[in-house]
Amino acid sequence: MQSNGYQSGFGNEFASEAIPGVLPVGQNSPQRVAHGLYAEQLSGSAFTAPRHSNRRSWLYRIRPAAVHKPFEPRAHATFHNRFDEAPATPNQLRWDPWPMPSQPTDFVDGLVTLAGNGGSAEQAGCGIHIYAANRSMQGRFFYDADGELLIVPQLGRLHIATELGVLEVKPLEVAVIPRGVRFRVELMDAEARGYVAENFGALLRLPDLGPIGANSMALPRDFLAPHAAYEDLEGDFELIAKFQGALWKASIDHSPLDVVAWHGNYAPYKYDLTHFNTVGSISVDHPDPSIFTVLTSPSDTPGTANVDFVIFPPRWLVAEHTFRPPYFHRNVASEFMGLIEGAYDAKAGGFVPGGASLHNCMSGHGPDAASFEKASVADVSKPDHITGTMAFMFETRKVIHPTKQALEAPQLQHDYHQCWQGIAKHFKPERT
Ligand SMILES: O=C(O)Cc1cc(O)ccc1O
Ligand SMILES: [Fe+2]
Repeated sequence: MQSNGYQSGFGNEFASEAIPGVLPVGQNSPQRVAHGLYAEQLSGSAFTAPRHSNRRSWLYRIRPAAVHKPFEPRAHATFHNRFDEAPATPNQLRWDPWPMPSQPTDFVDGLVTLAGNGGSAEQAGCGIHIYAANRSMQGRFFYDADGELLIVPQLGRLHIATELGVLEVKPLEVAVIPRGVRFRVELMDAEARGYVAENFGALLRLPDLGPIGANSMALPRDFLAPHAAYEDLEGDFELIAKFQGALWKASIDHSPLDVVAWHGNYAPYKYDLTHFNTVGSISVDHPDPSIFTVLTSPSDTPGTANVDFVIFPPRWLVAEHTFRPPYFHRNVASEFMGLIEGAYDAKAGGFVPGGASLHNCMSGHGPDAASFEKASVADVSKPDHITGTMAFMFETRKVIHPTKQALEAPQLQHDYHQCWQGIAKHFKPERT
């Protein structure tokens, strides 16, 4: 399936036809759809959700999604939502990059759950996963009924063929696959690795801008949805579903990526993180990282996100007589971080691309000793240009539980706490 460009705008009412004239006019479900297609609605919000948050699309397809054999459980050794296998820890945690697979492994098989909270049954929280793959999904399609998937590539480009068309993403871009949308991930390079947030809660949306005004941060028009693209394929295929924390499989005798035209506002999308318009302090002090929120899944408590996706892109630091890197802090929210490229300004070493860190509710963290010493004597009469870097954070209101496999993995850095042990006592009561 070829990518044929994109439609722009966050959550827009899109309309796209791979064959002109398929979309019905003035109605959604005509008695007979053009070319013998079937009409099918895909609802991503309650039928009665308020209009501003109501998300659904109408798909015009070769066969309805109902046509497949029964599902049966399918094992997956590393991808799940069991967040209660190990006690949640207040320790600061950090991992080396996940290794690339030695056996042929596709996107679904290459998923490893590192952490998470909540679950699909409670419709809140998120799963946090890594994928590491070295081959395309072949004869196999996947959908996640538990949540939408925010895919953050760190290595290698992905060609994501979905029911609604193709998204191609590379590191420094992200893709969101809505809950329920069937897709196949093809690798465009020999290997691919990245992070996935599986959002069980309210759909990701753009944060409010408040006093910032009508612009800045992530601009709605930079979010791109695919055009309709379909394949008319028959064969012996497998449909894998993630449902209530576990995988299921069904045989299907055709490609489910058979949507010839669609319209609506429930669609996959991608976003280029380098388009993010950073806003920061032009006087003093280091602002809270909420100014770097790309997407947020709100909870029922105003201003308290189920999960925020926050990035730390290249930018200028100009704050005067200020400690410029991230401050020391403790947070009621829990912070999982990853690094796409470069170095992070709070860590002189040890946090590397493809790696991860977790600082849970009220666990003290901040710059390591080396970063503190450097920044506390740096010349802050001149701007600093932070370049060639892209870190990100999945920040959640609920404690993030690392999985057993993440705690037992050789990638876990047992000496992570050492990065703060060299923090010197500088206190001298007689000094001003
Ligand atoms: O812990 C971190 O590195 C993330 C972070 C960055 C920042 O600029 C301010 C607060 C914060 O939690
Ligand atoms: Fe933090």
